[in-house]
Amino acid sequence: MISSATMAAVDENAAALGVPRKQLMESSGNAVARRVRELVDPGAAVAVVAGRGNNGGDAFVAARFLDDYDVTVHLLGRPESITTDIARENWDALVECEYDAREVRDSRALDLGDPDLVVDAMLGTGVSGAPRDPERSAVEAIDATDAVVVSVDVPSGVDADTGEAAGVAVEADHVVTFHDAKPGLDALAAEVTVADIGIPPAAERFVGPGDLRSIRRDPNASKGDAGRVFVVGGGPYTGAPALAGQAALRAGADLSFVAVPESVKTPIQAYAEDLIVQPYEGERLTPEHVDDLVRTATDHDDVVVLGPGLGSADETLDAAREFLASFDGRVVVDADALPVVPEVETDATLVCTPNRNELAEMGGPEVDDLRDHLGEVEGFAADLGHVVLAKAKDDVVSDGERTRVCRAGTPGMTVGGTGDTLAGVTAAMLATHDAFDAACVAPYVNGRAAELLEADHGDGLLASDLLEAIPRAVWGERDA
Ligand SMILES: NC(=O)C1=CN([C@@H]2O[C@H](COP(=O)(O)OP(=O)(O)OC[C@H]3O[C@@H](n4cnc5c(N)ncnc54)[C@H](O)[C@@H]3O)[C@@H](O)[C@H]2O)[C@@H](O)CC1
Ligand SMILES: [K+]
Repeated sequence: MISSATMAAVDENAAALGVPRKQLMESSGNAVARRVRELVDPGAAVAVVAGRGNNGGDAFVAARFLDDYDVTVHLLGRPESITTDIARENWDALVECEYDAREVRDSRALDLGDPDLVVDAMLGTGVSGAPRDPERSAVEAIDATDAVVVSVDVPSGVDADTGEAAGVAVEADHVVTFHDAKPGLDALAAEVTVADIGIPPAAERFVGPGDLRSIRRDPNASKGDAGRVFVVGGGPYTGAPALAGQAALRAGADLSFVAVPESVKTPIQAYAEDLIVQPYEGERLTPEHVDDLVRTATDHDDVVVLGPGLGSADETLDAAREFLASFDGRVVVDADALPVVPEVETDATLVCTPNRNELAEMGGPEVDDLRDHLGEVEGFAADLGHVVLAKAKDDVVSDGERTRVCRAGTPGMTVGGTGDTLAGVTAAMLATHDAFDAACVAPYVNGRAAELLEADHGDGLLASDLLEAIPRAVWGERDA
């Protein structure tokens, strides 16, 4: 099963891997034509009713694979109003090659004749709301025929994610959907075929640019909606919590609080005026601070980053244990706090971000190349009961059931502090994504930021350089 949003991400990832959308459209159209052949004999009258998006584009391709049928293509609207280049190119090809391709300027002018089969390619996953004219009238016209109806991807008017129709919808006999089953097709009376359109498994396995689609700002959001991040770190080290807090802001969090020992408050505040420093007494985190920290994080529904720069004094690790045992919100656990995770029962949602050594210390696989041991990382995440983002040249992310790989990054990232920026980005993502998706997209953002800087910085990259590039990695120019 795949949602429309994931499908769109996978499709963009496939293009980035060298399998462009137009190629997928060719396979989709071919698959629709194959289904038509199975259902009616050569010579049969086939009416293709196409909308102006890629759903229609799939059907323009199908028409080219049905030369031994009596095919008429009806485009609902003017060719200039076709919304994508690839659909328009396929329409233009029909016209140039003198297929029977007609423009329907007025929905009342749609004349389907008496076809044996109708290909419904008006609205696919790009539908929003109830079908409007000319699609609305065309739905009624299709439902009024006695023809066999084959819908492309999803019956027009039906939401592929929910199966619900906001208004009229095509009553399909058959649906040819692509790549994977869609949740909304399950309950329909139609017979559903899933066509393999050549999307490589790598487009799903490797985190790619399509995954950035999940990061959106709600234009009506108010301060705090994009997340408050609360870094619990610092003491022996000061740079780590400051990097994590700033990276969270750069990746879209609205506010970044950093809870640190009084003794290091001044240097940490001096790093960045954007951080809100909340000091607690002493020189390091100890169990007596935990109640206050849990209360603050709980009251504000903060995403916590626990670990950066905390050090590994016994009483600090006791405090980390107690924090996790009594907090039930979302936490990115990094660095010094990682070894306590296997020892605690917690109701919190954790994303653990170990490097290879920390992974081994937690009881995970001790291997050189995590990519060769995906099953072991998955098994470890399953035993741990938390999402694991195992950092290496190629990061491996698993929730115990799903496992993905992130290949973004540069050799320069071995410099200290890039794990701290990753922890901060992960927290920002955890504010707006579920734990697994946050853990997948965050290393892609962090790694892509380094890639954007590679030409200028090479192996002289600093973690603090990443801060400036993170927004570009998230919101910079991308393919449509
Ligand atoms: N995403 C993918 O990975 C793939 C998508 N493919 C095809 O692309 C389709 C999605 O294409 P698009 O995103 O271009 O969208 P659609 O072709 O589903 O619909 C978009 C068009 O419909 C119009 N529209 C939206 N809501 C409407 C409404 N309520 N009433 C009337 N018109 C409305 C839009 O203005 C736009 O012109 C899929 O359903 C599938 O058929 C395939 O080619 C294979 C791969
Ligand atoms: K359709």
